[in-house]
Amino acid sequence: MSVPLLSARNLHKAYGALQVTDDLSLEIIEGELQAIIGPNGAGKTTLIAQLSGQLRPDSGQIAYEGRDITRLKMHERVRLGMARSFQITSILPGFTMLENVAMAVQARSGSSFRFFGSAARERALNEAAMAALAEVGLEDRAHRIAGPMSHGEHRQLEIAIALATKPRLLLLDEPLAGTGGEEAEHLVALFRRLKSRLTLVLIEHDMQAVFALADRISVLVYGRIIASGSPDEIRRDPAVRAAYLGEEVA
Ligand SMILES: Nc1ncnc2c1ncn2[C@@H]1O[C@H](COP(=O)(O)OP(=O)(O)OP(=O)(O)O)[C@@H](O)[C@H]1O
Repeated sequence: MSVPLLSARNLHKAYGALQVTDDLSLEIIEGELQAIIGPNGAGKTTLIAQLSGQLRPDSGQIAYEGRDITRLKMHERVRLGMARSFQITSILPGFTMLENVAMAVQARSGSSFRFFGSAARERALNEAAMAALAEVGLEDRAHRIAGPMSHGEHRQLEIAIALATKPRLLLLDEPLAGTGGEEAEHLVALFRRLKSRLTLVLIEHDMQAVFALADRISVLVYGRIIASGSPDEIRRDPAVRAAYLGEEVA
């Protein structure tokens, strides 16, 4: 069997007495969209933070293409092709959409543009930023100030920021939170497009979107994965229904 793009083995993370990640193992296969669902406080954001390098696990290993990356910092993982969008907005409201993407790319990828002189660096950053804005459908608003844009546009901008680092693997933490109607539909269509060329990990409470998009769903409860399978398998799983989904998705 081929090596998973990303794998976690026996991860543990506690906040004081609270075990938030409890002997958790999972595999992300290249090309799939794997959703991670679970009740509030199950440890989904904490898991993404460990996978992306924002948070160090207490024990356990994380591997990318079979290489141990447990001790790599976030920007080092970005350079390997991993990117994360944030649940809490990280946008600078006084700057344009383009400046937001360009600055975030520079900050998140560390010194990956260091080989360029300053003018060429700025051009390379702007090109990467503009391409990412085009991909999420914000090209025409690139020079608008980010602050007054809508919540849905901020969400698109955050995804553009992650895409501008040219990832192979994109970790999305509740990208639909606070959106609805057309905005949400727009984002779901974007994830469908991204799915054809990227590996995606999606944390999301919107079950309609999750079941429409996911190739595989893992269910996290109290820091443990209690089930992992196709949307149909998860929908039918009695343990999942008892612990989380109830009858609503059935
Ligand atoms: N820095 C922290 N210090 C102490 N406790 C924390 C910290 N961060 C998270 N927790 C706690 O860890 C648990 C898991 O939080 P986490 O945000 O990972 O859950 P989640 O599944 O993403 O929840 P939600 O769906 O509500 O976003 C929660 O009980 C939370 O209160």
